[in-house]
Amino acid sequence: MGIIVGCRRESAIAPDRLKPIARCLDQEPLLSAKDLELIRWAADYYRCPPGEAIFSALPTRLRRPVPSSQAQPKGWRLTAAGDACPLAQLARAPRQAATLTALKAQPAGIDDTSLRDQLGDCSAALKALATKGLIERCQVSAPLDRIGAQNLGIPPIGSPATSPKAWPDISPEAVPTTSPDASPDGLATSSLATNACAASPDSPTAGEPMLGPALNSEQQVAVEAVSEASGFNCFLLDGVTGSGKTEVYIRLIQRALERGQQVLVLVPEIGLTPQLAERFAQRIRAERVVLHSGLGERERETAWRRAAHGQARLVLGTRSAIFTPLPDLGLLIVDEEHDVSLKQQDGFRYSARDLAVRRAQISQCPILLGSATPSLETLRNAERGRYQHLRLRHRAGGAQAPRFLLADVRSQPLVTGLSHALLTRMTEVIEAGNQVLLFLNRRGFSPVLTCHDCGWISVCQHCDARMTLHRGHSQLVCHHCGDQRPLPVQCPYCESPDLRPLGQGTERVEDSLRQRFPGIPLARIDRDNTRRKGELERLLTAARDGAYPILLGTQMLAKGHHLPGVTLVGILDLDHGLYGSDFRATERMAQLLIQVAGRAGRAERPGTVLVQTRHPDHPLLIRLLRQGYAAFAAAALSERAEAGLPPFSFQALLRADSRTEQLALDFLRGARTLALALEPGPVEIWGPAPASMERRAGRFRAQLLLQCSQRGPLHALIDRLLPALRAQASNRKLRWSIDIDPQESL
Ligand SMILES: Nc1ncnc2c1ncn2[C@@H]1O[C@H](COP(=O)(O)OP(=O)(O)OP(=O)(O)O)[C@@H](O)[C@H]1O
Ligand SMILES: [Zn+2]
Repeated sequence: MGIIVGCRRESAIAPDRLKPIARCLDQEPLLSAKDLELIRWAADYYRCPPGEAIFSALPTRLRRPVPSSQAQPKGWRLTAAGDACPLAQLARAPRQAATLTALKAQPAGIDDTSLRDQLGDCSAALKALATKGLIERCQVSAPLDRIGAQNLGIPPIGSPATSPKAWPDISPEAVPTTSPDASPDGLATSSLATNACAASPDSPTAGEPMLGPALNSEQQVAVEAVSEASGFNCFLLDGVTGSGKTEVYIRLIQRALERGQQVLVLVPEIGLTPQLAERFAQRIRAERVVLHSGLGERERETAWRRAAHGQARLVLGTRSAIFTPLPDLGLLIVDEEHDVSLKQQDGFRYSARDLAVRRAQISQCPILLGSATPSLETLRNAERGRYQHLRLRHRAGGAQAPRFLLADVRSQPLVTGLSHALLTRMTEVIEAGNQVLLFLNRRGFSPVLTCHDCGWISVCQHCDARMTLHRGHSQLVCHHCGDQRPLPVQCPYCESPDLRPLGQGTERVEDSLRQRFPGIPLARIDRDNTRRKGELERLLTAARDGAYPILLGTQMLAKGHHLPGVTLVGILDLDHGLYGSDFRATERMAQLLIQVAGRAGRAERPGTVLVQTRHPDHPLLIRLLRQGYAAFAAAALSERAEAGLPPFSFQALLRADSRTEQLALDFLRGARTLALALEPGPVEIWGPAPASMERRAGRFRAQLLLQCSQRGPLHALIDRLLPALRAQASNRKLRWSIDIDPQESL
């Protein structure tokens, strides 16, 4: 299967190497010219082959030829190819006929899902067809007339209520509202919607405002600033945890929808979608869809198509939703914009946040990046005046900022990692009927198993890492390569039966808490026990309703959740973040700490955050806790400026891995030599050096860092370097890739 992106009458490629187009799979282009522009830009910027980039922008089902009976082995998908494209015209000509025939035929018998969807929601379908210039008035009204209103659930176009507007500027308002399925704003709440987030049939009528809490003045300023923006404008919504950023999003979404625009909201993790989707559902009536990897393939395709056809007006999704075609896109929102999960870490290594900014530019619409802990990149952009900095300095609704306590745990007795100070406070909070949230970013029972007699430790055979003991499954698991081994009954080295877990993960802390607080309901929330579909949602809802006095979890529990009953947050261990090898380690640590802490005291009861540490005098920690994230970030930025690190420079990381250390290093040494020969100018070349985890899944990993204070020379060098490397790296035992604007160097 291939993708048609353009046409030429002549080609430099030998005719026998050119493949004929056997069949065109799509009746209309899947992507608009703007969608294609974004994907091609991304492919170009992140150095991903354009074909791979386009495929990864499509739902999985559309990446395959249609598996129906009439499917032929080969076919082509059509993307926007521009009007000048003769192929597109060819493809369109039969399409018009096909569509019209289909419209004349019985809707249920149509095999094409998109068309069926369109028929289910004719107002949007007609609009979509008309805006694409694929149909004219006379051509459509006739067959529609003949099908009759009843069959399609909408009145015929020619009925008296229809304004006699000429195609193609038929707007949804032109469709009469007598139909049970069409709402006054023309955004049909189609019964065909399969996505969990489709507007419920009993939603109140669209158009009238729904009541929320009145906005406070800071929120008001933010809402006004963004809604007054015309054309492309980037805003940073820098609001402390619980300051009501979500409320600002909702108001802006409502306004955009009222203007007839579509809105795209990106969040870093699936776990954040249910809560946000629910808040949107309570306040926003237009059809909404959710797009994330947890959906079934068919569900995903349906949601994607509804967005692409303009039926879904609000799309909430994770990273890859950035590529969803949205013909009427008028606003983009990226929540938790600092989150590293917005960057794809393999294959097509794009940053969904950065692409969102680019997309807003292409669509000439505003974009809002929201966070309580903005990334240093974004803060720098705000500092330079490229982004408008909007601040929410106070918690909304009279909630107070949480109070921080540092617990020095050096030489203190710890009960499975919990200090006496923490346990005492927990008891008080639970007795007062409030909730405690304990944060430990390590799942499993213990991070390592050791032999008490000979000192053997459970290392992974394939990685430079230890295997984590998972008691639930009686296994040792490597969190890096996924290797699993049954729990040994004796030491594999000296055969001693005295094997002991060392350190604690969430399973072990859970055990200990159940003993310490018998009969008190406790929810552990981490990746291991939320694998079942819907489980995370269930736990979070129950947690929010106060069902569990004790909540224990990893970062899944840390971000974005509104848990009004939590008055104490205990942070068990974040010390490694103070001394991580990546230059972003402290930034990540600070963000995580502030986000977790932000779960405390979000309602009327004030919150306390107790941070256990072995480094109570660490200046970063002190600044962060005493002066807050903004002060921390300002200091971190000036350190970065001094060291010439991002955001004061731009980086690209050339990674290589192979079965032997030599091969990867040799390749990168060669790359370095090549780069130097290409006159890198101001671009600095660092390495090659082994990755900080040198061996992973049996492969040796090394990297070469390219860095420059300006983007231009860096990218110019990469442009010259990559073709040379491709020509050279014919060795199939070696894998290599380039990561533009890398976020992690592990
Ligand atoms: N103007 C307001 N007046 C009263 N309550 C408000 C107002 N705005 C928001 N709230 C409430 O404050 C609480 C916190 O708001 P919200 O969850 O939107 O904060 P947030 O900034 O998105 O938080 P976080 O970054 O921690 O996820 C919610 O219960 C919300 O309904
Ligand atoms: Zn491993």
